[in-house]
Amino acid sequence: MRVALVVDIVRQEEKLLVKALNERNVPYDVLNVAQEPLPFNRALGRYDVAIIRAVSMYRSLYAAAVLEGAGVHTINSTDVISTAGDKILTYSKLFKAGIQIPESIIAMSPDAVMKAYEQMSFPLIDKPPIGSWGRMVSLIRDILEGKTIIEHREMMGNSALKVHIVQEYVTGKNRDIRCIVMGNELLGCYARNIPSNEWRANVALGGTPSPLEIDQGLKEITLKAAGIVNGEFISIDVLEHQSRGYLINELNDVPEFKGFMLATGIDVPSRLVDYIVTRYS
Ligand SMILES: Nc1ncnc2c1ncn2[C@@H]1O[C@H](COP(=O)(O)OP(=O)(O)OP(=O)(O)O)[C@@H](O)[C@H]1O
Repeated sequence: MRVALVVDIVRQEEKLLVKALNERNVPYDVLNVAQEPLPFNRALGRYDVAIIRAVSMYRSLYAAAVLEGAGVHTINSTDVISTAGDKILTYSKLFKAGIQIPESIIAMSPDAVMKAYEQMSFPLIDKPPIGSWGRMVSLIRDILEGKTIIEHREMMGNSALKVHIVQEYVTGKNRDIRCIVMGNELLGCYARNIPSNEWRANVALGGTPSPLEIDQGLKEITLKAAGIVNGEFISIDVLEHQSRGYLINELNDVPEFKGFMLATGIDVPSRLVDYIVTRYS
């Protein structure tokens, strides 16, 4: 078998994937789409599997599309990336399937956002449908802060960033939970604890990873959420609501796993390469 590892930058995680491929003697090529063009060419069919790891959602999406065109199995697929890469499209599928999400109102103009703020009481969260690492995810305490956010978002060049997900502020245990599902298996979960000078748990913003015991409810909701979008290797961001319990905040189709490995001790790249070899060679 031959594997393509699609990247746009090589982070620690991609280095660990390369190491795991080498250790198992799996032939592979690193395709850096930030440097090399991708032709629609049947020759790409020499790869059995492509692991899609570009940080940019659009690079991941389009690289997967070109490779799928040549008959390559991509992890994840274009379908998964296009859904998980957009929080509104993700919520649509989860909500339809009866999976709990934070209460959310979608608003697509400044007037509509003002109405959405009125309908959702303060403090509330406002975030765009695309983005990562907590960027532009805003905690809004009153209408004045809300007006500032609306103004700033109207200045954005990308139309998707002018769309607002107005959402209930889910507070509970000062943490969020991140889980990884591989195939039909829940690989593990860990907690990301919110630092004292933040309200978000992103590791990039100072959130600290710690181990977490997985109960039946967490296992069920994460496997169900991954199954709904057909995620093959996907990370799931879970919030804990004081009365409603676990809510799915979002799905990530290019899972980061540094913090996960630190907190759980699970060797994600080795498990992924084993999974690919067992399933696709
Ligand atoms: N409705 C909410 N209630 C409480 N906290 C929230 C809510 N939405 C987001 N957060 C906090 O903000 C963080 C970033 O939000 P979110 O995961 O939606 O954005 P992101 O930019 O896609 O982040 P990531 O790169 O971690 O996937 C979450 O991990 C969580 O700690």
